[in-house]
Amino acid sequence: MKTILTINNLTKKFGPITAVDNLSFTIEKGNVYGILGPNGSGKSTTLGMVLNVVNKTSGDFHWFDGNDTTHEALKKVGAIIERPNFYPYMTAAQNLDLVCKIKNVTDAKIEEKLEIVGLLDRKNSKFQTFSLGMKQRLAIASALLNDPEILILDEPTNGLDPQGIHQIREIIRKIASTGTTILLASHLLDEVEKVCNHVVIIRKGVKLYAGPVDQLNANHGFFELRSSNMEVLKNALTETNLFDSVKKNQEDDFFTAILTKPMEAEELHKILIDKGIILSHLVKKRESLEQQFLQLTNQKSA
Ligand SMILES: Nc1ncnc2c1ncn2[C@@H]1O[C@H](COP(=O)(O)OP(=O)(O)OP(=O)(O)O)[C@@H](O)[C@H]1O
Repeated sequence: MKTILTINNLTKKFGPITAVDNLSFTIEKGNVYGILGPNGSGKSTTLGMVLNVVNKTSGDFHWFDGNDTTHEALKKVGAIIERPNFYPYMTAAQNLDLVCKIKNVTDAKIEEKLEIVGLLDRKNSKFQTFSLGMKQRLAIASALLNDPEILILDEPTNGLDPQGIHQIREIIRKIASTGTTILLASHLLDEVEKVCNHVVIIRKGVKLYAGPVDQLNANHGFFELRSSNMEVLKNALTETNLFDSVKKNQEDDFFTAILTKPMEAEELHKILIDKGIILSHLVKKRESLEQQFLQLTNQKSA
């Protein structure tokens, strides 16, 4: 698989603040990546460094096979990292025409890109008449004019109403389906879950997880169990080798046993009955992706 971007131990300090801390990950062609983290976690700074608008403090990154200078490589990248800014008195098409001249690409692409973002019928409307969602869509069209290998978006749905958010997410999916790699920064788990297939979760500049979105949720759940003899129950559960940990919180009167492989409650119930253990409480639970995300971002304090 072709690698689009490689980041190794990238670090950015602003005085005493370490905005990005030894961050490493790679972006492979054809995937949709989300950089997910709470406000101030270093997402924009990371994008700024790889786009050469923020100077790195240490570490390294390179685009594609690393043979081009970053300046050359960035010609194959489309990015929107600031609020879209076009000339208000010019139409959508005129604004894109100007971008074509600046980027030195043919204006033949203008209508095609306006079509992708659903603005072809508004090509002759002035930018100042556009809603925020339309402005954002025009910015996406503009970033696509040079047929980039990767499209980078920083919080693409910020400030939009639900319909505007839906439109942008649909457009991102459409662009991804044509094989364009996408990297988007978001503080919304829901957005990353809906749009991305890979995620890099960061908090205070530190990577907490990098991998497929579905593997983040690939846990097998856990059981809550209680019996009249908790000691015997604990030993029996441990003997099964089915669990990562069998723990009792101080405030709970039941064990929480985290599964290492799939198992239904009925199956475990039968195993325990065969061992002569009668349960007074047995519930199977599974953490939602949101709970896991919150746990991940809360548990490691810097
Ligand atoms: N130019 C700057 N000077 C000083 N500190 C900065 C600068 N830019 C960012 N920071 C700090 O670096 C940290 C990371 O900020 P960054 O904007 O990268 O986070 P973010 O995850 O993109 O957050 P948000 O979603 O709020 O934009 C924050 O503590 C921020 O205050």
